[in-house]
Amino acid sequence: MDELNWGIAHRVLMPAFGPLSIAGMLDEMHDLAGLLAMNWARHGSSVPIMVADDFTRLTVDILALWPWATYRFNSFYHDEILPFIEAMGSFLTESGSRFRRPPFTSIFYRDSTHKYFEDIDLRNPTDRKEDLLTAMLNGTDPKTGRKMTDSSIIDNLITFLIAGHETTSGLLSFAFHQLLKHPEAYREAQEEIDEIEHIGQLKYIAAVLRETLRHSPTIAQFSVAPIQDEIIGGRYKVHKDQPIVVLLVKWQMDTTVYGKDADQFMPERKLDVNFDKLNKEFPNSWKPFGNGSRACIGRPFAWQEALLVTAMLLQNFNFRMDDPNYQLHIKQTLTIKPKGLFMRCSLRDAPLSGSEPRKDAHKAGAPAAGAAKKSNGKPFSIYFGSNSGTCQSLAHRLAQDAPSHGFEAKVVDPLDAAYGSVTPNEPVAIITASYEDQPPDNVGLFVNWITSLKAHEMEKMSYAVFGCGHHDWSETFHRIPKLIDSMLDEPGGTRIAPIGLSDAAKGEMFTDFETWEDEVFWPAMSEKYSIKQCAEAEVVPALSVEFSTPRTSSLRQDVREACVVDVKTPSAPGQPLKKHLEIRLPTDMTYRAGDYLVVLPLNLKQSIILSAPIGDRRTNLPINESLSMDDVLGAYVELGKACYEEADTTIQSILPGKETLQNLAGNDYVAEISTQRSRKIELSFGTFLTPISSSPRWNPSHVTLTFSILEAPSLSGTEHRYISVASNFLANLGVGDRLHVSMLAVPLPALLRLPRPGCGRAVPRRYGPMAGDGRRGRAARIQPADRPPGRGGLQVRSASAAVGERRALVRARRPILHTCPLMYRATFRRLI
Ligand code: HEM
Ligand SMILES: Cc1cc2nc3c(=O)[nH]c(=O)nc-3n(C[C@H](O)[C@H](O)[C@H](O)COP(=O)(O)O)c2cc1C
Repeated sequence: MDELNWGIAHRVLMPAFGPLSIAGMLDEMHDLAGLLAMNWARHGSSVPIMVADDFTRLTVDILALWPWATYRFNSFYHDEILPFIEAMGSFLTESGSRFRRPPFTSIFYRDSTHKYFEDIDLRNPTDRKEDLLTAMLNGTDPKTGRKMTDSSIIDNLITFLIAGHETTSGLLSFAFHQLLKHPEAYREAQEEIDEIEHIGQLKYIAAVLRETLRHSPTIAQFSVAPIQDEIIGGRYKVHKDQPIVVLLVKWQMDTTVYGKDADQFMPERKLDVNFDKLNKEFPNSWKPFGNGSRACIGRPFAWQEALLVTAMLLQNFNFRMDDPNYQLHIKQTLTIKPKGLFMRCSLRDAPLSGSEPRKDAHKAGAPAAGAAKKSNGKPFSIYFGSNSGTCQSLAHRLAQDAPSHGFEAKVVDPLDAAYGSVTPNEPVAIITASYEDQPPDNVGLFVNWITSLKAHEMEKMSYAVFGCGHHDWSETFHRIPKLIDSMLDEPGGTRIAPIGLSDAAKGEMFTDFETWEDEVFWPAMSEKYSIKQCAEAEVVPALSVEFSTPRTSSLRQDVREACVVDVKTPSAPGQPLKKHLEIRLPTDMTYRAGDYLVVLPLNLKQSIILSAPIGDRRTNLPINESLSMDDVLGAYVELGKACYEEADTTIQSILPGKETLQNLAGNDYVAEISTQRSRKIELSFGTFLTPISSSPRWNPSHVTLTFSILEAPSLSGTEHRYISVASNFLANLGVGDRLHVSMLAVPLPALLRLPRPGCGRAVPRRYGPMAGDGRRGRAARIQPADRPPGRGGLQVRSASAAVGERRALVRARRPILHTCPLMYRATFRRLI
């Protein structure tokens, strides 16, 4: 933009960026930030937040609320980023590329050029009546008395929209990344919000934002030009008007200004006094908003917005990194943003600011969406600290075992989710590792918090700790679990049970954990809370199933199920076919002469909604969604096996006994137990849906399956019909038929735990009556299909032979992963 037009535009726009105008926008900014907070609160801690995307939605919405504008983007009412914003994103990238391309090469970039102009066309989204554009059209420059030209208006509008949202959303995204990586700074920032009353008092958060902009200036470079020939620093000659690019990322990391630790994130150096001092000593050392008269006109707007949003979010939520191992990657358009950064949030105690206190307000670490709805046991919380997954998996194991001890895990969350508040009077189990003397990545905040607690502050907390470590780190062996165990004791916490510890070097972590669970933790919990442990036979269903009738609820017609009780064919042979049906109506439906009976031609498929106890990983079926029964049984559930761990108990009760089972386990690791045709097994539909699978390894590329068709008298007609459909599918397979199968790698040693002499338990309860050779095994999952199996698929041999045999397969409860963390991790990821 030339100097004259820039000057006119600058002066026309200036009043809108004055302090009064910006302050007047505080309420609207607050409302919109409230929408974002509501949105995050609604999704809860189970849904990862796409940090940069959500902040972009917010900053776009805020920008569009400029006092002159009447248009609301309402980005949070759309799942996808709005086309306008997407267009702006690709426009930005293309602008950057066009700038870098050599002149006269646009012919080679026709597609990009076409898209570039299409994106520009999208810039003015709807029928605004009075907005920023109108103001630019009518505004007059007080100095020259001139109006802005059309091309200047277009340039400014685009600059304004781009400069006004990308930058601030980038700043917010980087700031949250820094806070999550620096627990002390996070705590300090959150404490400040809890203490102050007005946004102007947010000194520390302001320092966080300044230091963020030093590390990650969202406009990473700008250019300046000398107004006369110059020699810079006594060494570099530059001519008048020669553009010089200021690379802010380097510029702001100058060690002469910031010292040897210039690359460290230290908000303290940007606290008001230090910041002023720095600006006096090195006036150009911090330039994220540009330079001179061309510097950012929107700085006060951005500053108010960023302060407000950061404060509101930290006030209402606890945050943690979705992937504690996330390494910062940059996405660059004209601005920079963190790429692939996800975080999770849970509401803090306080009601959402700007909203009424909610009756169902979650506490920190409240149950994730998808958690089991029913609560039968005494609630308790499980937190883990884990970088490579072992402690996380132990935490889920504990949750899974809880119901059979009369407890129910409300949450299974990283320990940082408990930062700042632990639900009083409810037991807490903590399972954590140590890394180089430090807490795992998702524990830093918590440890930092408890170090600051004073006497009696934890009086209402009861806890137990289990620690994983490795004796190679001899100096710091189990340091973090031990530290947490003793530190919670100091401010008055009650230790429910002595700490349990395991050494990864010995490779017995799951066994150590189970021993601690069975012999220390659960007995102590039962005693403290006077809760009786469930009898052996009382098993917890893997899934509960609710049958739903979507058509009844979605049609405004009372659709019910009637039954055909008689069919007659009154037509004589050779005449057109006639049918006479007698239909029995549902009991509370009556028919009078003249009534009109609506018959819907197709029976809609039965639907079900599955829910699972929290932390229970025995199923990978979609939870808490209405699913068509056909989809579930035809496309999601493995066929061939209808019983799993809960059914083990039932099967064992009708079989000769453990000893025989172990004998049967014999040389192969799959125990096949013949049941008689007449045996009936009580089996819930939820149990049926929990998959098992098995594959004797007689040949690496083939597998034989022996399966049973279980008769389950406890099931309703519909359930039974579906089970039969599922089972019969496999039963009716013939040579040449095709199946959908997939492979799940399971670490075999995990499956094959046999009772070891002198281990204290006759049969380790997890591993069931299996035998094996300790090599790696695979489990096949089989689903109906009309396509040939892909590479690595399984071939089913002589399945029909199995029909008459009616056998049940009994396998280990589920893959137990007690091998090295790395192997575990690879496997675990594939299993869930
Ligand atoms: C953290 C947030 C922001 C940062 C880091 C930032 C940074 C910058 C920088 C470095 C420039 C100068 C570019 C150059 O010299 O080439 C600039 C210019 C500009 N910014 Fe910002 N900006 C931010 C937020 C905003 C906001 C919220 C608005 C509008 C509401 C805005 C509107 C503008 C405009 C219109 C210009 C051009 C100014 C002119 O040429 O007179 N910026 N910004
Ligand atoms: C880089 C590294 C550092 C470790 N530092 C320690 C340590 O200081 N003290 C300790 O007891 N164990 C240490 N360990 C062992 C881990 O704590 C142990 O493997 C633990 O089971 C990991 O749990 P996780 O899989 O839940 O993260 C370290 C392991 C690694 C890979």
